[in-house]
Amino acid sequence: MSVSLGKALRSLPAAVAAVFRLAWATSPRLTLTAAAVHVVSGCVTAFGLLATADVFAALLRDGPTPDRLVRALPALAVVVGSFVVRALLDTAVAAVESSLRPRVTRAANDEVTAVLARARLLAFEDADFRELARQGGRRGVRSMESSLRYLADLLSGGISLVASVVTVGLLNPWLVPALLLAALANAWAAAKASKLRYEHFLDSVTRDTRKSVVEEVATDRDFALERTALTLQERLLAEYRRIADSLVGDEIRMAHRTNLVRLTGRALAGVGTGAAYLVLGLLLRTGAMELALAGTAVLAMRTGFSSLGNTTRAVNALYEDSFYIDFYRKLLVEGAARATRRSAVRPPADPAAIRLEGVSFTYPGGKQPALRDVDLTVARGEVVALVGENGSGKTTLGKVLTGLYPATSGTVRWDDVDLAVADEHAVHSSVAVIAQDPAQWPMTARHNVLVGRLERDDERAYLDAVGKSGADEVIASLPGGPDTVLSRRFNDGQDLSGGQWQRMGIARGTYRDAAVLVADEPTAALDARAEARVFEGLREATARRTTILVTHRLANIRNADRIVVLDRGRIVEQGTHEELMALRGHYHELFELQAAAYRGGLLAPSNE
Ligand SMILES: Nc1ncnc2c1ncn2[C@@H]1O[C@H](COP(=O)(O)OP(=O)(O)OP(=O)(O)O)[C@@H](O)[C@H]1O
Repeated sequence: MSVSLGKALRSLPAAVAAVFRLAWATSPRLTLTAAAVHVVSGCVTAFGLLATADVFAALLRDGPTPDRLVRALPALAVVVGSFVVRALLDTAVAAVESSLRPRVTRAANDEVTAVLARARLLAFEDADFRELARQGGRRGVRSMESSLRYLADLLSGGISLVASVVTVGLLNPWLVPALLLAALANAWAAAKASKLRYEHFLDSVTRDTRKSVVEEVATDRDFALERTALTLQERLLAEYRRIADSLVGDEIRMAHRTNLVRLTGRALAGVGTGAAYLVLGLLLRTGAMELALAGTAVLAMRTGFSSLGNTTRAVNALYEDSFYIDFYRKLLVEGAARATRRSAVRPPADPAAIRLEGVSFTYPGGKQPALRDVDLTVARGEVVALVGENGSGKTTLGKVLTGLYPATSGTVRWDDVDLAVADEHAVHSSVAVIAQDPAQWPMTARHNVLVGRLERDDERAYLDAVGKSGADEVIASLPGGPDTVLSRRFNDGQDLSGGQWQRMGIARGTYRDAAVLVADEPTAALDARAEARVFEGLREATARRTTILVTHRLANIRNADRIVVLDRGRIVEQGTHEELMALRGHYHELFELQAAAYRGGLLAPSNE
């Protein structure tokens, strides 16, 4: 992949600005102090260099040695003084930076965490956003931290370089062009190396993602069972190594090319250095410059070259960081655009009707809409069951109805409030979701239920929720009862089975006691006895709530007020069980298939 030098270099100033902005926001005082100390330190270097010229001049003048030494003493004192001041300033720089850097890192981490914590649910369905969060999050923050150090190096190196050039220029202007030639050669090499690195970065970023995905699949606990049972370990390892090898190969090639560029740069810089010494020789020979001043010029040029090296190194390192800082900046912008909406438009806490008109929904990056032109009204207290084949859009519809996903087109209204402009926090406060695969909160069993509504502190409601969901049996079986931590990441933590987690999820959803309840396959992992108990509990709870029930077990929804049948994102039938059976359509077919399976057994020999 080839990019222009301009494009390759453009990310640097923006990254520097981002680091500076954050440092400034964190502590203007420390940022100013750091910058000031660096500037003063550079000036002291220049001052020291000029004083050195005076020392040489005094020492090389005619007269007895003791006299010359005495005459050189004041200038010598200035040189020594400048060293002392420089050492003190270096200590001050270290002190200021060690206070500033952790603060900047914390602020950068805070920004990323806040943006991700506040992002809408749909943002996490977007692969691009997730990748941005991966690259711009942890790595971005790390780059912000390290670039602060490189920025300081760049500042002090740059000032010291300018100081040397100015000193040399003051001694004799003819030396400056030669010094600038060396500087330009170095700058060219740095820019060219940056371009190569940028191209390598663009070229490897997708493979890098693939490598981390394969690494996750090859090492993560979630895949451990199938990885072992499917004997995929060696295959995954081989794939991981294949991608890693190709990345390493590219990296080595890039490093060789960069080294070649650097060598060219150094050769050119060497020409500049040689030219500087040649000019110096000529100046001495023609008597245009005194020996004393030539000594200082050599010192200044050496300081200049070493500052040049430091500055180039800092620019290169900063440049590398700037890729991830760029992701970090984009993550903040994208994250802010996807933040959960706060608005003055308050939805009703318990809507009399939820009305969908011409609603379509397409997932980010999706080619086909998951919902197409859906019209549906759900009245307060109604129990609506969503049925249909896998992928027909049931889960998606549940999320759109409750404002968890925004409709791509069409409107969703709670009474007369359009959810597209309503305060999303307020909408979600009126919703309880019992997910098929509930979150496994890494907290105590009791808190896994109470987190359903933290502001509620109601022991009777807690006991009611764990009782209706069967979570009471789970909790009773735990070694520490309700105080057992449900996470293997803690020493005394405990994991649960799929069905046990599901019971905890149902208890949490019940405890939330929201006006609108979405239960998405709430009992898929439950044993028959637990399922019967949950439906008994749900029947009681749903008497007061608007309920959307997604399920494949059609026997459980015979009593639903309404059954809505979805097929490829469209509503194809709706009515009561009896109405839909009489229709002998889609629902009838699905119901009969299940009934037949129960009657004859799915594995019964076919009559055909
Ligand atoms: N996160 C996602 N990103 C992209 N497409 C998705 C995502 N989730 C679901 N889909 C697609 O949207 C469509 C509807 O999915 P949905 O989960 O709503 O179906 P469902 O009826 O609940 O299925 P199931 O019975 O299997 O749970 C499917 O075609 C699916 O592939």
